[in-house]
Amino acid sequence: MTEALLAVGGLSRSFGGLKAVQDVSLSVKEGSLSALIGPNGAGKTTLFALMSGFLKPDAGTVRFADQDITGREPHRNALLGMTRTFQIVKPFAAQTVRENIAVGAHLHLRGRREALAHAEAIALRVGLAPQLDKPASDLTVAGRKRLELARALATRPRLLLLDEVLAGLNPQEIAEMMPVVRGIADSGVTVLMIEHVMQAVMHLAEHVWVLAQGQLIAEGSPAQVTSDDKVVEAYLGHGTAARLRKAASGAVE
Ligand SMILES: Nc1ncnc2c1ncn2[C@@H]1O[C@H](COP(=O)(O)OP(=O)(O)OP(=O)(O)O)[C@@H](O)[C@H]1O
Repeated sequence: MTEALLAVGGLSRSFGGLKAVQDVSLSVKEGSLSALIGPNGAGKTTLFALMSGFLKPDAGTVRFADQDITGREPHRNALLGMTRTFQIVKPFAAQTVRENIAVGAHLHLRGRREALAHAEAIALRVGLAPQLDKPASDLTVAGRKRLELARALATRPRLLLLDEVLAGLNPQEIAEMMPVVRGIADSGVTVLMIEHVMQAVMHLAEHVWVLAQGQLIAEGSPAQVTSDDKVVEAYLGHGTAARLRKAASGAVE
């Protein structure tokens, strides 16, 4: 059986009276590509922040790569191999794409030349090679999303937490980005993605967790969770759920 690379147990966090994450337990298998879905405000980003050390939990534990990392700072977790991306992408606008990616590479590489060379290799993986020497401010939204992915990849993660890398992209850009995410997972990086684009969840994820009002309400394969009544009520709605099931079964409308 494949070992869990990340395991959280009984994780909770409140903001004042708001229970943003309540008693969440889940484990992410090494080598898997899985998804965390749920309505706006469900607690998904808060859960990522608790996993990666950007927030401290009120209760519960986080284990990563066989170590208890509960409450440990993000940069120490990154050194251990856990890196997250952010929903709002903020590159260093005046610097080139290459220099931006090298920022991530500096986690493990001291030398500037080495980091810049590593940046070039990463750019190839995410389709940014033609833009390497352009300022990051020249990138489109889709390009910035790729850059965010590249900066995270440059830290050489074992686990990549992707926070809505497809948000704000048009259907064609989504279709172009999906193989990039798949390619990252195929290269051996474990991926957990927060995603609202259900088409991507259905095509990419082997396992899905569903969060609503801070609590896990379902988990399973994409087909299982999209036919779960609780998920349909809390998140998808009947129309979307029916369309997803139809698409998954290959039926022609
Ligand atoms: N730093 C904070 N201080 C106070 N409340 C917060 C803070 N961060 C998140 N919240 C609240 O916690 C709840 C969960 O927010 P979170 O961003 O984790 O949800 P989400 O599932 O990621 O939503 P979305 O899909 O819209 O990104 C929301 O009600 C949010 O307003």
